[in-house]
Order: sequence, then structure tokens, then C-alpha cells
Amino acid sequence: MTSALDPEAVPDDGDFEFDVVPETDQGFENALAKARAGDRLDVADGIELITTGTDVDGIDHERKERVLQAADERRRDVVGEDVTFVANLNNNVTTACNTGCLFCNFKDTAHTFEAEYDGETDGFTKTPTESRQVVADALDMGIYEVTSVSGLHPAFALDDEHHEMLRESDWRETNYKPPERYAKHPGTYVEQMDAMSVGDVHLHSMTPEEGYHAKRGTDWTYEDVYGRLADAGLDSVPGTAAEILVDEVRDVICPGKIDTGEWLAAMEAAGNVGLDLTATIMYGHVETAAHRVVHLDEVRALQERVDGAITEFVPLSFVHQQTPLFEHGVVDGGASPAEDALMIAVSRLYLDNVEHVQSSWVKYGDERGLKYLNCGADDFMGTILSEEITKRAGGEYGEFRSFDDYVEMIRSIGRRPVERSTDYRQRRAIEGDGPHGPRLGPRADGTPLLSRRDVDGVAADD
Ligand SMILES: C[S@@+](CC[C@H](N)C(=O)[O-])C[C@H]1O[C@@H](n2cnc3c(N)ncnc32)[C@H](O)[C@@H]1O
Ligand SMILES: Nc1c(NC[C@H](O)[C@H](O)[C@H](O)CO)[nH]c(=O)[nH]c1=O
Ligand SMILES: N[C@@H](Cc1ccc(O)cc1)C(=O)O
Ligand code: SF4
Repeated sequence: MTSALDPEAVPDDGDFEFDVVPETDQGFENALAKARAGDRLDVADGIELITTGTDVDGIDHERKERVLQAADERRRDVVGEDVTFVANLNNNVTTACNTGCLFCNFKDTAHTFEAEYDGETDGFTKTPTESRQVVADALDMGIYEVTSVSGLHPAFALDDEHHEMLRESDWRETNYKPPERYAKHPGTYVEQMDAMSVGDVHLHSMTPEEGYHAKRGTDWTYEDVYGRLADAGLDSVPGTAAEILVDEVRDVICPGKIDTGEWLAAMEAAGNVGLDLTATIMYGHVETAAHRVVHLDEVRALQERVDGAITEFVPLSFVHQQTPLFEHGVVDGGASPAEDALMIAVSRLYLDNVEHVQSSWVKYGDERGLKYLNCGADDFMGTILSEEITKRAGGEYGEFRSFDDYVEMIRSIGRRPVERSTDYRQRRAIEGDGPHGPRLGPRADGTPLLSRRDVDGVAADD
């Protein structure tokens, strides 16, 4: 039988001389048989599955469907038919960042925030008091969790002791400037954690990159830093900044960022001090299919070391439109829908020790986001209420989903909508007719988030 091949779907991996390339001595059929039997996959197996076979050029649609089906069956065996989501808020504290990642358009050069800069900045910085107010309003609306990730503002330090140490440091090494230089500054990380811990809200914050920023110029360990953050109210850590966990790719897309070993060390330390973790991959730019699988291998090994602390894996498809990588012609687009589906499916099959795989409507939109719940994913993200990272990169799928949106979408594919806590330990199946609203948050009483926003006179975002 001849297969329909889609050359457009092949990762554009011809432009870089990478060492990690999709070549294996495994065959596609063997790899698929191992996946279906529930055997632990190795990197060669993963490469065969994610490419639909290194013996064919491009993606073979018939083989792809078999990989997606195997992942869907695995998902059913592991977590059943429920589709979960969380009532949450994104609160980004600052866009000031000089790290210069070439896939990112969230950042604004930090000097545009300085008091003496005579121009406008496109960015924003929230003081701890302002952050607290944003979280308090959302908590009243019924959220369970606040997710907070930010730029690496030069005046952001862990606490006052860290500020004192950084004042003595060489700024060329630490990228430190004192808070007085800025028209407005974010306070310390500890102050922000404390401010955002309103009531019993779950605080999901401090990526490994931010953890590194909070210890720069000191000989503190990541355990010290995450321990102090946990004391200030941090509950769990977002595993972004992972991008692709292979240094030859990081050297191209984010040379200013921590390397793979540092990212893993920060995550392991956060796990050691008792924090839950999530893990991500940001794919669809310059990397090869082999890099994606090596990344999954790193995450699976990390999950063993942290004894299951990773609650979910989140594939983040690169949004290319308004990014330096695209504008400078380094890439000519992001992942194709076929690559997205295979990324989700192979994540499910490879990560046999991570229970949940998220399908992100911010990245895929509703239609494809729902489709990927039928090829390995079981979680459909959260309400978020506000979104800056993807929007600034040119993403077009909005900033908010209501409970009624979720219920309608999830039922339309014949599955059961379930409100969850961040750690998935609390779950509430949503039954009956709407209007529906959150019930797990500390102040949630079932009132729809959206109507509470309307009542409060805050416009819905989409
Ligand atoms: C914008 S950073 C904010 C937190 C912190 N500065 C850091 O890098 O960890 C959070 C994550 O957003 C993701 N991201 C940024 N730009 C993106 C884009 N254009 N498409 C997809 N994901 C993107 C990356 O995975 C990045 O690690
Ligand atoms: N909380 C989650 C988000 N939030 C959206 C982010 O602001 C951002 O758009 C982005 O995802 C970074 O690449 N997005 C998710 O995909 N999953 C989440 O759990
Ligand atoms: N970094 C993204 C995406 C993300 C966050 C937390 C996660 O656990 C997973 C993904 C955000 O700001 O929300
Ligand atoms: S991804 Fe994070 S560290 Fe990199 S430029 Fe964007 S905000 Fe800064």
C-alpha cells in the first residue's frame, strides 16, 4: 500500500549541523509494537514513532494514525475518560528581561524601565501590592491557582540579603542593577510570593530560570532558594524554561539561558524541598525530531529522581509570528498539526511515569486542542483570565475560557469535564446544565468566573 506523505510536515532540520539527528537502527513496526505492549521505550523507539519511521521521508499518515491510536489507548488505561482543567489566573509580574531568547517576544529590554530613560516602555512591572490586588480579585472570582512567570528584571533578587550581596557584585556577571534605578520595581521574589499568597490560593511560580536569577552571584544551593520561596508561600514550580533540553539547541535559540544541567538541577532541588513540579517542552523551531525525544528521555529520568513530583507534562508549540527567530529568517514557521499530534502522542507513550499530558488551547486553539485529547492528552489547561506570552508572539487563541466553554467543549467529544486542583488530587466532576463555575478554589461557590467579572465591571478578554 502506498502512503500519503506530507513533506510540509517534516521538521525543518536541514539548516543546522546538529549532532543529535533522527537516525536509528530500530524499525517503526517494532517500536509501535513495544509501545502497544506497554514496554518502556528508548530514544530510538521514540524517534521511530515521532517521525512515523526513519525509513520514510516526511510523515506517513497511516502510520501516524496508528501512533495516535496507541497513545489514546494508553491514556484511557492510565487516566480513563475524564478531561480535567483548573480555575486559574496568569499573573506575570514584569516583562523586563535581558536574557534575549530568540523565540520570545514577551520580554522588553530592561533599560527602557529605568527612571532616566526618556522614552516609553512597552512593558510592565507590578509591585508586590499590585500583584496582591490582581490575585485577590481573581480569588474572589473563584480561582484555585495563580501561575506567575516573569522576565528576569535586573533588580529582582531573592530577598534583602540577596540585594546586599548583589550590590557588591560585578554587574557584568550578575546583570544586577539596584532597585533605585527603576521608575518602578518588582520588590523581591520573597515579597512577591508573600503578596501573591492571598488566602489559601495555590501559588505556581519560579521557573528554573527564575530560580537561577534568585541565586545569582551567591553560593546558595537551589534547595536554599526554593526552600525560602516555599516558606514565603510558593506551592509548586512551573517547568518552563525547559525549551529543548539539549545544549546544542539551546545554544541557538536561547544562548543566554541556563543550560540543560542547570535546569535539571533546579527542578531536582525544588522536588527535594517538597514542591510539586510540572515539565514542558517548547518545540517546533530549529530542533530535530531526535531532540524532542532526547528531551522526553531527560524528563522521564528526572521524574524518577524526584520520585514522581512532576504532575503533568505540557507540550508548548512554538508560536513564531512575532519572534526574532522568524523575523530573522532562522525559521519559516512552527510545527505542523501532524507534528503537534505526534508530539502529544509520543509524550504520552514515552513518559510512562508522568500521569497527565496537557493539551494547551493557548497554543492549539479549541478545535485542535480538543482533537489532541483523543491522541494522548487528558488535561485541557485552565481558565487563565489573562495571557501575555503567546499573545505578544502573535498567538490568536485568546486569554480566557469559562467553565461553560469547557463543559460544552469537553462534552462535545463525549468525555466528562472535571475541575481539578493544581496537583490533581482534588477533582470534581461537573454534572448537569449550566451555568457552571468553580467550586474547588478557597473562595469558589459555583458562580461562573465570567459573570463575576461582568458584575465587577471587568471586561472579558475574548
Ligand atoms: C516567557 S518565559 C517567562 C519565565 C522566565 N522568563 C523563563 O524563561 O523561565 C516562559 C516560557 O514561555 C515559553 N515561550 C516564550 N515564547 C514563546 C513562543 N513564542 N512560543 C511558545 N512558547 C513560548 C517558553 O517555553 C518560556 O520558557
Ligand atoms: N498556565 C498555562 C499556560 N499559560 C499561558 C502562558 O502565559 C503562556 O502562554 C505559555 O503557555 C508559555 O509558553 N499555558 C499553557 O500552555 N499551559 C498552562 O498550564
Ligand atoms: N510558562 C507558561 C506555561 C506554563 C505554565 C505552567 C505550567 O505548569 C505549564 C506551562 C505560563 O506562564 O503559564
Ligand atoms: S523566555 Fe524568559 S528568559 Fe527568555 S527572554 Fe523571554 S522572558 Fe526572558
